[in-house]
Amino acid sequence: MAEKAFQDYYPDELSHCYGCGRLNEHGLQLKSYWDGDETVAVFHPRPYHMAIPGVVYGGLIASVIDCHGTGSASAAAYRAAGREMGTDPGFRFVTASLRVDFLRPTPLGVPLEVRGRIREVKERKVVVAVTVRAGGEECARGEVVAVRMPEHMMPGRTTA
Ligand SMILES: CCCCCCCCCC(=O)SCCNC(=O)CCNC(=O)[C@H](O)C(C)(C)COP(=O)(O)OP(=O)(O)OC[C@H]1O[C@@H](n2cnc3c(N)ncnc32)[C@H](O)[C@@H]1OP(=O)(O)O
Repeated sequence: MAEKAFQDYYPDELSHCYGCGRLNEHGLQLKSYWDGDETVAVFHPRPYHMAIPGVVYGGLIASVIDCHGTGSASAAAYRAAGREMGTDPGFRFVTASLRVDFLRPTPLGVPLEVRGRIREVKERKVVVAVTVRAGGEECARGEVVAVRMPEHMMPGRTTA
């Protein structure tokens, strides 16, 4: 059986994210996995994910860093707790901070390898450093500060 991606453990009501929701037919549906102590996702930009001809749009790159970071944060929290992903209570994370540095133009037409390193795991916060490579060259890097999703952000909750 194929390995499940981190995002495939998210419950249905939290699976509509534009970047990683498996139920968002218009979204990127990013899939992230463990690779030893690192996390990895491969994303194939479409021709319309363009900034200028031949170059990937920076906002798309920011999106994959964002969702790889929050997915990695969830996986890291489970691993730190010695629990399997998908077990309750869930570790759900949202983005508090997203930093992206664009190091060189990212070429369109080749897959992007997105790698995360877990920098810090605290009770309510995980920090993930992320790199994006195209054709073996590092084109962008960033950092995601992910914080446990507050109760009031859960779908169906209307009060803080
Ligand atoms: C399974 C779930 C899947 C859901 C789909 C995937 C999500 C995809 C990613 C997204 O797009 S999420 C949507 C974009 N993000 C948001 O809408 C979040 C909006 N912001 C908030 O709701 C609050 O600001 C937030 C919950 C993130 C933090 O508020 P808190 O009041 O919980 O934070 P608090 O002040 O207690 O700080 C907790 C820790 O986070 C740190 N922190 C908070 N905001 C920060 C910030 N902006 N930059 C850096 N660090 C920050 C803060 O310093 C502290 O670190 P320490 O514990 O080390 O002291």
